[in-house]
Amino acid sequence: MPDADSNSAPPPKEDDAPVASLLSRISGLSTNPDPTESTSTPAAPSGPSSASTSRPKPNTSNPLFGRALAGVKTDRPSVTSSSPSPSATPATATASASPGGSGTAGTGATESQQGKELLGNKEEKKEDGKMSGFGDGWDDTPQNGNADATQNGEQKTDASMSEGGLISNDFQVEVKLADLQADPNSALFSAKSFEELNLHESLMKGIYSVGFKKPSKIQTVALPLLLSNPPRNLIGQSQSGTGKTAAFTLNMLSRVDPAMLTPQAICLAPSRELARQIQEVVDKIGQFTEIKTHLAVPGSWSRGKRIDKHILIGTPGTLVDMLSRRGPQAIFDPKQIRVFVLDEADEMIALQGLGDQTVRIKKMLPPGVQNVLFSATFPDEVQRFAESFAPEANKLFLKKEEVTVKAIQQLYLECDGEEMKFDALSALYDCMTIGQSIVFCRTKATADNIADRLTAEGHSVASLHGDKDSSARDDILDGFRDGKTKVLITTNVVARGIDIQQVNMVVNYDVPDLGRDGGFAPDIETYIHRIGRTGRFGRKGCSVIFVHDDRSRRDVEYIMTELGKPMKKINAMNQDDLDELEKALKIALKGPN
Ligand SMILES: Nc1ncnc2c1ncn2[C@@H]1O[C@H](COP(=O)(O)OP(=O)(O)OP(=O)(O)O)[C@@H](O)[C@H]1O
Repeated sequence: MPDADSNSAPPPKEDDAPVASLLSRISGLSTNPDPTESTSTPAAPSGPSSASTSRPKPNTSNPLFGRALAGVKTDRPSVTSSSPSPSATPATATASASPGGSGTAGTGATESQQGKELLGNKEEKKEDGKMSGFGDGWDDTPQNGNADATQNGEQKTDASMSEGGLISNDFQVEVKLADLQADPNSALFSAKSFEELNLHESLMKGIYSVGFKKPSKIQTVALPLLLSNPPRNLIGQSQSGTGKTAAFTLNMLSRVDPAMLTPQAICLAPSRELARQIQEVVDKIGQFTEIKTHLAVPGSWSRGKRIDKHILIGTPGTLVDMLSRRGPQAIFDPKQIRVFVLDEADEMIALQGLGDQTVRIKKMLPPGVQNVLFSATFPDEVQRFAESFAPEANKLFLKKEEVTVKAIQQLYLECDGEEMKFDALSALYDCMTIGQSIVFCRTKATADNIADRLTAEGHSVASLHGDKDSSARDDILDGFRDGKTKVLITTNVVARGIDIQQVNMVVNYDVPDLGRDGGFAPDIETYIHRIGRTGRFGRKGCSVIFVHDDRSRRDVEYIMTELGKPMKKINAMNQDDLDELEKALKIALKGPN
């Protein structure tokens, strides 16, 4: 089993010194009169794109420069959540949840056709979201929570709690996860204890070893449905960062027979990075069982070598390759598969992308397999296809207004042209490195370009995208996960599923779009997943999307309307707005003053 635990990412190994020095420089200052000061002690280069050269003078003519962090304080007030996340009941179960339900899983002969019809009209979505005033997007009330709690429910994020994956750097706040888990309107609401979920003793040990005390709402509701017999399909939607992985992991671990040395469960994810992360979670929660996992990604298997592990976790292309070997060449016997999990299911069945492969794999599995589909997003048309993919499923869908995580402060930054976007990003660097940040770009070229330019300015960043080779991708993400790199410039390759709890800021450098096939219309689902890389399991987060022309302005308005959630507009050229940005970032990153 791998050593790393994605649920308990170790504290940043980088010296705390640069952070401490940054914090002491900005502590108590309301402004930074010297725009060059904030760049005078750059963080030690550590990322793959880091520079050790002295930092050239940046563009100080931009009003954003040197402003973003002035006035951020180092004091960490005690924060109690009094206004939890929005109602997030995943209880729109439209099928009976009775254990006696029939557990048939059809092969969906017309799936492919249906999917094409259903998925082709994404940009025709109705704008039916309601927007209230901008003030609604500026709820200063802290929404904290995290993954460990003391006996009396009090919770503290401090360095000594790093085992639970908690932030262990210099800007932690006290929080009360217990409050969130006691609130029926929170996505983390816990109606039951893990003890009441009838899990095997060895899995209970695994759960406690990763620091979970109580199940989240999706875990509480989905686990009894998943574990009931005969097995029944399940389609589950829950907000990003609410613990879907553990839900399907516990189901897989409960359903495979350790005595049978052959794959009995397959879990597919859209990226190598996510597959690796899921494997780590399964290995960690399953560490007190005899169950073993195999990562099914390119290069991880050899012809003629049968796999004797119980659970396969991988990407669809590799599974298709594996399953195409039959007879004496077979890598494993698909007839032994009992559980088929699709994480990020809406993406996995989207026929423009991975859906063809996913459907091909499903058709090679026995008809009685339990299909389990999870995602934070299920657009209407994909929902219908999911229902035919997993017939007679128990269904847990969110209402539209519940889909985004309220604890994520969403802002948009109005820039005067494309070039100002880069200056704004550069100015935000100090802010981005208080915790950790992910910057999403539309293309690999943009990601490389801005990573190079930030590096040339002396900033320490890493860039990650699909053109890098596998081991480089692994190293870059591991370095970011370990806190060695604080800013990751990337594409959609890590937009979904990646769980790094200390990420407290997401920058949408480019508005996510549906690409050429989708007429470059804004991609709401990708936006939701991108910003969901922060605000994990009750933590705070902040997202900033850049707008620089009429088109991006329209796109962001569309996203706001669709989500029914306003974002505060910040004008990069307006000093007052910049002050507000500082304030928003302070609130999002540090708690209220
Ligand atoms: N019951 C729990 N108690 C405490 N922490 C938990 C619990 N369940 C999950 N977590 C933690 O919450 C974080 C988010 O979980 P996870 O990655 O499964 O979210 P997700 O719902 O799959 O998100 P996404 O939609 O982004 O894929 C992880 O760090 C995980 O360890």
